[in-house]
Amino acid sequence: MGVNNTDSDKTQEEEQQDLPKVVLFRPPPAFSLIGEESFASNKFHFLKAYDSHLPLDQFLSTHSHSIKAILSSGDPAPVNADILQLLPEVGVVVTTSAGLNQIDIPECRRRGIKIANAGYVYSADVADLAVGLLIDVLRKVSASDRYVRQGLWAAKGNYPLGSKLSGKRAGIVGLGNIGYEVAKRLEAFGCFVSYNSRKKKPCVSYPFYHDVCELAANCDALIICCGLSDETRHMIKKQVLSALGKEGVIVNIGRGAIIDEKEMVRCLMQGEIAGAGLDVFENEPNVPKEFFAMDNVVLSPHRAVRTPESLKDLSELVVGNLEAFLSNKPLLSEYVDSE
Ligand SMILES: O=CC(=O)O
Repeated sequence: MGVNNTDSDKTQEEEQQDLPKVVLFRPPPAFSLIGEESFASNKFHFLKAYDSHLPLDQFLSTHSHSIKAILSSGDPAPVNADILQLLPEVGVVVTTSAGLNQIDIPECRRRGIKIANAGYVYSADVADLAVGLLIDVLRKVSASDRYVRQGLWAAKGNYPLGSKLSGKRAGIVGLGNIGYEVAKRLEAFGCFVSYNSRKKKPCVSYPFYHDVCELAANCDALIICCGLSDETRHMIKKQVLSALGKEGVIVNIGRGAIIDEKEMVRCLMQGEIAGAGLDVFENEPNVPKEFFAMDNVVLSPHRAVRTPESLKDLSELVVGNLEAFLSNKPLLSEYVDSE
């Protein structure tokens, strides 16, 4: 006599197989940092392309009709036209990153695919680190820490003085969520904030510079807070660094390639700018070795967005976005082009 497999007889694994699939091309760093279980849901099932022995295109073709969403976790796994073409049922790309430079946005728009990013969850952490890097560069915190540890205080006397944050002219490049949080913090520290953005923001009274070179010429610290796009790649080039000048410092918590890194190294080596605080680099995790010998440069391994607190908020947002999409509800942090 045959046995009818009713729904209640299904194993948990079989039940999961019936759920809509969300494909992942690489493990999001947040999985190992706060545990994959924080991203679990009974509304969808993660399909991990990186666990398969099949080449990616073959893997995607095999599952193409059950994959409804992509969970992207930034470089180096692009969501491009070739990938999207293999996944006709995908209606949303949810990303664990604040930056969207790994996603072919025009191709998503062309296919009617929605995009949800990390929204505001990282803004405070990134802004805190931007200010931390700036204070460190100006007041030589890391450099004097090294000096004390090496026993040089007792052997050689005092370390050279740093420079005051309050009263500095801070130029924010990119006044989105993160840039705005940086601006608020620096204002509270007594800095004079001005900014450059694609458009002047009606909601703030900070002076606006349409030209980033002009902004650099009128500030002591340039803080790079924008995303990477064709428009912003190497936007901070020789002319901008020269305009920032010998006393100027730069902080980058956006993306490495927004600055022409070779040119920045040259300017730092020749004293054409005074210092840098960098969380992002052009060819991560490789960092130009010239930086290692520079006491006026503070280096951070692309950690600005990551605290356990923000990652917990991220997991709720990611699951919320995917569940909303699968229930035909509005996304919680939909990316809209005019932002
Ligand atoms: O840099 C990190 C991110 O974009 O989330």
